[in-house]
Amino acid sequence: MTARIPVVVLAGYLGSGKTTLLNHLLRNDDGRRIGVLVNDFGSIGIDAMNVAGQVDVAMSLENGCLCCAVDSDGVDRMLDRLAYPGAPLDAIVIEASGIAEPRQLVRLVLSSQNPVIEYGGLVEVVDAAEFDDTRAKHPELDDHVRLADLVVVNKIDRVGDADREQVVGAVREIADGAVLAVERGRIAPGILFDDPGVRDSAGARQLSFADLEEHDHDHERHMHTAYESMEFIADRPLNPSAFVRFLNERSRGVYRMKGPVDFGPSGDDQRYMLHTVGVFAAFEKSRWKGSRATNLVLIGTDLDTDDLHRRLQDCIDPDPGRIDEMGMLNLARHIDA
Ligand SMILES: Nc1nc2c(ncn2[C@@H]2O[C@H](COP(=O)(O)OP(=O)(O)OP(=O)(O)O)[C@@H](O)[C@H]2O)c(=O)[nH]1
Repeated sequence: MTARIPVVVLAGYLGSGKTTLLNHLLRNDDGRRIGVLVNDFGSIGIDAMNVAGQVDVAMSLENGCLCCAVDSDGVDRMLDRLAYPGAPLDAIVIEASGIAEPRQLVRLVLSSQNPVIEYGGLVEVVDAAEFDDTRAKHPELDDHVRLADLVVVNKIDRVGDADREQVVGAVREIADGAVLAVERGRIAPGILFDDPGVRDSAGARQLSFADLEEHDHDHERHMHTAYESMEFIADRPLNPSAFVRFLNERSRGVYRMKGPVDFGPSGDDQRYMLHTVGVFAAFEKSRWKGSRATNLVLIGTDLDTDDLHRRLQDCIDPDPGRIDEMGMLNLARHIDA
């Protein structure tokens, strides 16, 4: 089984730093092949040109980038052109224009019939120096921040230490997802995308040395640019009802979760490959190969690892022999055919 291509929606108000962040991702792709869709209502020339600098490099197929200009109705069509079985891409980023409504783009990605993609999350970029003013002028910014799976508080260099605490604190108050404060969009790409190569193994991954180096390095330079990850392993089956409850309670700071889950006889002794981004969860069913265990990787910021561990531990089924039909029915809503 080959894993799907995550599609990340990159949104944020005019000038917040979306293109800068996108360029950072393309420059620091670590061998990931990233396709780009620019969804534009006017500033297409500027965005396309900025991205084009990278695309030239991509065209020599160092990292396989593509750049396409589309309107929002064209997103699905463009996704079909980028993402097809065997497509040479590890991830796709859709950059929304400053005035785009991110909800609409997220809806388009979630409702896409393309079998090769999966929702990769909504990233909302905010300008640290302008956050208070932008909120005052555009109250819907709070909604966008709340909706986002990752909020990037960009241009942190433009505010002093005290204001930095204040603005990051204000964002954290609103945001349910992960929050990173950065300069020039320099987020560690590992929060959004798996390592290249993981797509082919479709298993939970161990963090690579590159990830760890990146983490330490980033942590030294900017306290908040790094993401964290934790692993949860259980060799006893999980109870479906308890696990659905866990998924439904939003876990603050968690951007995504991935890995196989064992529901024992309740799950027909099948392997349920979980992929979540924010509140969106999907399972793909397959047969176990090799040893059977739940092995989840959780990736995000400021993770309360003790709490997450305890809550996941509580999902272990005390009576795995009893078939939990209701739990499996609830879970079925999230299973890809
Ligand atoms: N000081 C500072 N400037 C930044 C930072 N990030 C981006 N900029 C600058 O802010 C301006 C806007 O950045 P863009 O990346 O073009 O912003 P955008 O969100 O793509 O803009 P639109 O496409 O117009 O919505 C550019 O001049 C960037 O160089 C940062 O962290 N610090």
